[in-house]
Amino acid sequence: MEFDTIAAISTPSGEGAIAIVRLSGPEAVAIADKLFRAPSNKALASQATHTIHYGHLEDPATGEIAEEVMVSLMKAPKTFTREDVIEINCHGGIVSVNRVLELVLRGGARLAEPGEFTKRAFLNGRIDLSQAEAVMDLIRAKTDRAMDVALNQMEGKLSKLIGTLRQALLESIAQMEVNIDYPEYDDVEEMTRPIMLEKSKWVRLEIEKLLQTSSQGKILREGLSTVILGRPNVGKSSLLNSLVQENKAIVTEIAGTTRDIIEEYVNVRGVPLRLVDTAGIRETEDIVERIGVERSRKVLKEADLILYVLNYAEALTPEDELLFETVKDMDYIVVINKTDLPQKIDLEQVQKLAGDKLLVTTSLVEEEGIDQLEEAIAALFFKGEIEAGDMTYVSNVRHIALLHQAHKTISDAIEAAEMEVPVDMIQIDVTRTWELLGEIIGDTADDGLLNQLFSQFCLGK
Ligand SMILES: Nc1nc2c(c(=O)[nH]1)N(C=O)[C@@H](CNc1ccc(C(=O)N[C@@H](CCC(=O)O)C(=O)O)cc1)CN2
Ligand SMILES: Nc1nc2c(ncn2[C@@H]2O[C@H](COP(=O)(O)OP(=O)(O)OP(=O)(O)O)[C@@H](O)[C@H]2O)c(=O)[nH]1
Ligand SMILES: [K+]
Repeated sequence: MEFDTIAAISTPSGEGAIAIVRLSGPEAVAIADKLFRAPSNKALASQATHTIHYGHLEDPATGEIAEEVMVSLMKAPKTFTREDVIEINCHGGIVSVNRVLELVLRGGARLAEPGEFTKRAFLNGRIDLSQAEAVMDLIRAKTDRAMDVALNQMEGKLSKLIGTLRQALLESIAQMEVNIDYPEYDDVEEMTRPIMLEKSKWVRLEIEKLLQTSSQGKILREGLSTVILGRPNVGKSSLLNSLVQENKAIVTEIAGTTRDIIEEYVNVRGVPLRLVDTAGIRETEDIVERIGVERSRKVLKEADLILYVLNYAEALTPEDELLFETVKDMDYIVVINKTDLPQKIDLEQVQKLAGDKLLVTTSLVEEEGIDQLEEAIAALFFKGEIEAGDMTYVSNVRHIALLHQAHKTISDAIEAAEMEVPVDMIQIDVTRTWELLGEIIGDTADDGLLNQLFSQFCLGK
């Protein structure tokens, strides 16, 4: 495929030591040569691929030196996009990097859309869609483990597995094809069903295994949305502060949503906790009123984890009991705080209300119990399995939705085969499964989907 030449700033906006303007496309080298002067006066076009060159950029309009740069020259096809790629390494000031971008745009490049470099890597066949999506996940990863999951997917582990499953389905489709073409041979039909059933059941099992990793994968990718709940003065803010102090917090701003959300992540033993709107919930003093507020209730309902804080030095109140009622169907851990003070709480009563949920006691002023709490959080969601660094996790909601659909269609096919439904009917479901799995890797994806996916990328990626 032949495209125009795109350019963008590929480093974060703001001041840095160095910034990179990247170009990709058939004119990338020619555009760079219009601007670039090396001490040797040699044109980049005459240089070997994958070399870097010191020199200056000159503004062709004025002939004046605009920047001191290092230019990386990477000629197609062994590049990130499989096209000619030029990277101009300039001084990291805002004015400097924008001046370089302006020069290359005046030189004939077009400003890239978000994700367009990665999109080209996809369209030019270097990576498939799930690998491209992993590139984005990599940027957004909040913990080492989330990063490993994304890297693993970017290297193509998921793609390879999906490819194997589709191959099995294809073989089964081919066998059914023979059957449909030669309906007069009963022995073909006798062979077809067992082959189809065996392969389909194996595919279904593999889909199930993948789906089993999805809740963990999703947590790694998106963080565990966590709400700290409890009556006034029990120590919610103190708990939040302890978690943030012990684990470096990452604050991200998600632009482009209806309102810009600020999220705070803390990395608890590899589990990214996304502390959701806790400020909002902490704002109102009257707890009953607080739960009554529609928004707070929604935040609560959408939480993956509730840290429910009680005061060790006070007897349970009706409010506390009401809160137990509110969270009863959710994943929560009871944090009984202020154990440095004399006990007034009835622990047996608490355990009765909490059922099989875990109780952890803390004294946040004395910094006690936080370790146990963190262990409880990690155990609750990962049950020790998360160490497996090279496991293939499905973490992307789009992939999960497609796997659920594929599970349904392959189950329909299996059921139909067992009920001796005519083969051409079964083939429709098997083929649909093959298509659905293909959408994960972008084999059967339409333009609208592609545009939507890549538009979520960062500029310059
Ligand atoms: N300066 C710079 N650093 C960067 C990137 C970049 O684009 N520029 N990357 C951007 O994300 C990442 C590196 N990712 C890359 C992935 C593939 C290829 C690439 O050229 N692949 C070719 C050739 C591989 C080979 O030489 O064997 C290929 O797969 O065909 C380059 C970078 C991180 N660091
Ligand atoms: N003795 C003792 N005091 C604590 C402990 N944890 C928190 N406190 C104190 O309890 C008070 C309330 O703590 P916060 O963390 O503000 O409680 P909160 O639940 O956020 O309070 P609201 O914002 O009013 O809902 C503060 O004076 C804390 O210093 C503890 O483990 N032991
Ligand atoms: K407070």
